Amino acid sequence: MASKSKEWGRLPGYLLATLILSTVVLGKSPVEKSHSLSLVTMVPLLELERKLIDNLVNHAKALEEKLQTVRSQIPLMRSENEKGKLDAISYLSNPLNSFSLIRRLHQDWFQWRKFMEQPVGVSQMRNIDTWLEELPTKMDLWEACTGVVRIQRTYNLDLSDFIKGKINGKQYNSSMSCGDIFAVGHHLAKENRSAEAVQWLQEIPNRLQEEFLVVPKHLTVEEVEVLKLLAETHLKEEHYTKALVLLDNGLKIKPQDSTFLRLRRKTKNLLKKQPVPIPEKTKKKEVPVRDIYKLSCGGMIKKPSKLHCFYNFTTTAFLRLAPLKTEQIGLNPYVVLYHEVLSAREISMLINKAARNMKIATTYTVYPTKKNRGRTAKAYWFNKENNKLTRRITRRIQDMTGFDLTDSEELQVINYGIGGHYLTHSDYFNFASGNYTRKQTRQGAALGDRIATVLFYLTDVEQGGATVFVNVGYSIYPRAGTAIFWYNLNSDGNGDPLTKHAACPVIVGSKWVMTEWIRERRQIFIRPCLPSSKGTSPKS
Ligand SMILES: O=C(O)CCC(=O)C(=O)O
Ligand SMILES: [Fe+2]
Repeated sequence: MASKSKEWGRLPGYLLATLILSTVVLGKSPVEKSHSLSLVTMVPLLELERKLIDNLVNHAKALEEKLQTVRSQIPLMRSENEKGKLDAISYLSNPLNSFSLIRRLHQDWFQWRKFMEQPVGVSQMRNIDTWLEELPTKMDLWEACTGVVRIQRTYNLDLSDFIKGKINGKQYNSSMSCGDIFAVGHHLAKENRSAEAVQWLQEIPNRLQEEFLVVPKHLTVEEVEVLKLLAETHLKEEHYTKALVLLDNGLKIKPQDSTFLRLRRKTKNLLKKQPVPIPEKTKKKEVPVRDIYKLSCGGMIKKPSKLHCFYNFTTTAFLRLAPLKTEQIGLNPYVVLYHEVLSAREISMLINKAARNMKIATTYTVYPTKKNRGRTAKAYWFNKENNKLTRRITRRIQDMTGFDLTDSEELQVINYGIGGHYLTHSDYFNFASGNYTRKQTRQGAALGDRIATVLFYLTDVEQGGATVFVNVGYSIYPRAGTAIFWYNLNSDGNGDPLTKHAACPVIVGSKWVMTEWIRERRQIFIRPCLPSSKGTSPKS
């Protein structure tokens, strides 16, 4: 959290002077598929699951009806049959009884056979078929697994606690089932991340027995499947003795299973070739990645001190009436946090409009290949001049920055998905650097580079989701209504590598932000290029 020790006097905040709000006309356009990249686009999935449950209820009703018919008829049939049990001839001597027996056996039991044959649930099955399109895809599951793993890895969360829903010391009312854990373990094994796969998969066996009591057979993970995958991943990790134990356990359940038999032979051979086994503990490969991104997101990098808060009265004339509550985050690079720059109403209007139109957020430098997303979020672009709300926000950005926004980019509203993040990047292009090869460069270059960024936070995030400046250790935690501002370019016009930043994975919460990237060309007289000077505050 931005330092709490910094305080303001009693002057009114910026929002007190903002103008009366106008309504935004909400448009509708199809929402792009791919669920797990934005929590908001997952909301319909909850609805869908509700429909599926109702459908299952109808199936249960149909089953109950059928069962009820059978149950109600059995006593009647049995009592008729038992009438002839003591003295069969006497019973059959009554023609009504003997006739009825013949007829029943000739006709009724064929009807019962037909009745048994009739499937229950055909219409419910058809319903499911019509909803298949809306169900999450393999890719969605892949992304969700990646997100969960990212959260656990980035923050070094204790895996067993995490599975039980205890996150950073807080117990949530949720936990992972064996099916959930197996899906993540399987995903990691497929991705050749066997050390991590082992960690996840070995959490399953102890939990399975308990789960067998409550989860129906067709939904539980089969013990043999877990043993097989765990043995395979141990083998990849060269944990031969562990693999052998698992394979033997598997063979106790399925003695003829060809995979178990083959893997066992292979393991035995490998063990023979390794006469002096290296103690498995000493060759442990799983070393936490100590990259700067992880350290920053985990809050392990020292923050700068000796900063203060102040009221900005000067960037534009309007600020004399409505100064901005400004908190310095750092001086080199210069980053400030503005408090109370968006109202709750404005935020909800922005989110409502964006939520209906989200598209996968791409980056200029990283193409969104299916399995390599440096950015896992969905976005919506607002035309700055489109309506009163966006025009008002644009004026506010002018007040915050002193810049001319005429040619600057549209406002981009972003929502992050499961473990959603944005890896370390810089917002500037450095068009002139020669490394820049994108097609749109010519048009983009005409507007100039991204001289500065304003990043609005539209929501608080319960855990995770900080914006971190990885080279200088600034961490800014999202708080609804605040915004950070920084210059991407040094005064000589070159990109400032100290502004490299990342969005840490969201752990718990739905993170919404809005960015405004300000282009350079229009600022030629506002912030002229100078040979070299850094760390100056907005035009004052
Ligand atoms: O969401 C964040 O915290 C940062 C977003 C960002 O850096 C970007 O959109 O360029
Ligand atoms: Fe950025």
